[in-house]
Amino acid sequence: MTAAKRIVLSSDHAAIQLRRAIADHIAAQGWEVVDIGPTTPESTHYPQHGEAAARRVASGDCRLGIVLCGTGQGIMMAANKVKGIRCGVCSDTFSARMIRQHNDANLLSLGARVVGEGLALDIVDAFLTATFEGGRHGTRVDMIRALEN
Ligand SMILES: O=C[C@H](O)[C@H](O)[C@H](O)COP(=O)(O)O
Repeated sequence: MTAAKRIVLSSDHAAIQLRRAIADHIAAQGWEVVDIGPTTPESTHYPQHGEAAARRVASGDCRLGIVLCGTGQGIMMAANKVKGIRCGVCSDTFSARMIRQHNDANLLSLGARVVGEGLALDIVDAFLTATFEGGRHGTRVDMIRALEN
C-alpha cells in the first residue's frame, strides 16, 4: 500500500486506550494504521511521541497522523515543531473538518481526558473525510510554510 492510505498513531500514557479504539475504528475503514505506541501504561513523555509521529508524516511515510495525550495540547505543541507539520487539537467535529478544509492539517490531536470515545471517533471521521479546499486557503497555508524558513 502507498502512503496515501497510511496513517500514523501515537500517544502518551494518558491516551493508550483511546488510541487503540481509534486504530481499530480506522483500520475497519481501510486505513493502514502505523501505531507507534506506547503499548504499556507507564508514565512517559508526550514530546517524544509527538515528534515521532510528526516525523513519519513530514518524511512522507504516512499521509496523515493522529496524536493523543491527556489534553491533546502538549503533544500538538511538540508535533508542530517539526517542519511541514500542521497539527490542531480538536474537541468538536466542526473544527476537525475545518482544519483539513482550510488549514490543510496533516495531524489531528485529541485529548483523552477531554473527549469521550464516541465523540473522539466522530472527530476522527470528520478529519479523515474532509479535503483541503485550496484557493485563498492555499495562500494562507503557504504563509505558514514561509514562517518555517
Ligand atoms: O499536554 C500534556 C498532556 O495532557 C499529558 O498527557 C499530561 O500532562 C500527563 O499528565 P500526567 O503525567 O499527570 O499523567
